[in-house]
Amino acid sequence: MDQQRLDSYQWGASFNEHVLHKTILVGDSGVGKTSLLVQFDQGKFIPGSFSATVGIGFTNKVVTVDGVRVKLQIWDTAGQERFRSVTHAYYRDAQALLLLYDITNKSSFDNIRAWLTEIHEYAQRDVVIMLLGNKADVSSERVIRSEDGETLAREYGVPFMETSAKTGMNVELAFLAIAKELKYRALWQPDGPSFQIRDFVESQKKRPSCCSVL
Ligand SMILES: Nc1nc2c(ncn2[C@@H]2O[C@H](COP(=O)(O)OP(=O)(O)OP(=O)(O)O)[C@@H](O)[C@H]2O)c(=O)[nH]1
Repeated sequence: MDQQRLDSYQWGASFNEHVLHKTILVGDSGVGKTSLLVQFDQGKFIPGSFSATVGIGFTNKVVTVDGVRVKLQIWDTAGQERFRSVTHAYYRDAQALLLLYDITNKSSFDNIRAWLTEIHEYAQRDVVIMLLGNKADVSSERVIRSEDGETLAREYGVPFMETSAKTGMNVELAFLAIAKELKYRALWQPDGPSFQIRDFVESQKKRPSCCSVL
């Protein structure tokens, strides 16, 4: 790998679109988008009353992938219908989208198809999409089986995992997988090793230490 290209990617000005990867969290209101981002950014979960996101905001985060700094700008959107037209405007520049449902809420899962339709309408054709079934810690209230998430993800050709913003289960893995894919695309070279995000996610999910709920 050309060192100059690597340095510019890692340390280059943040306004350069090739080094700052815009990633957006989407999904119904209450599925846990804000909580997932807080867990990833600050390693904590704030339980208690739910206050819906109004509009949109972002957090910058550097993820180290195989020794290389990958800069993510993660946008947390409001899931409520009334903010939809605002969030659509942000899809266009997104390089990655994390699409969440809540495993204890059937309608949030049923709405995933509508979210994917919107994403295909407003986002770039090659946007990286990952499906996440959140709140995996609440097993007593589960209504969506893990297999149902897998099947839906396979149908759309996107990677899938269950997460818990409460315990932190798979939260880092989700962002790491996205960062790896974006780095791979940004620094792609014809003779370099290939990377498939779905294969990476599947291999990590199979690791015994990967998916235990704490
Ligand atoms: N048990 C559990 N509760 C969660 C989890 N993620 C979020 N919650 C709770 O679910 C509620 C909604 O979480 P938010 O993160 O605000 O949801 P959101 O998707 O950002 O909602 P909007 O901002 O309206 O789009 C809050 O009460 C959270 O504490 C999780 O993984 N496990």
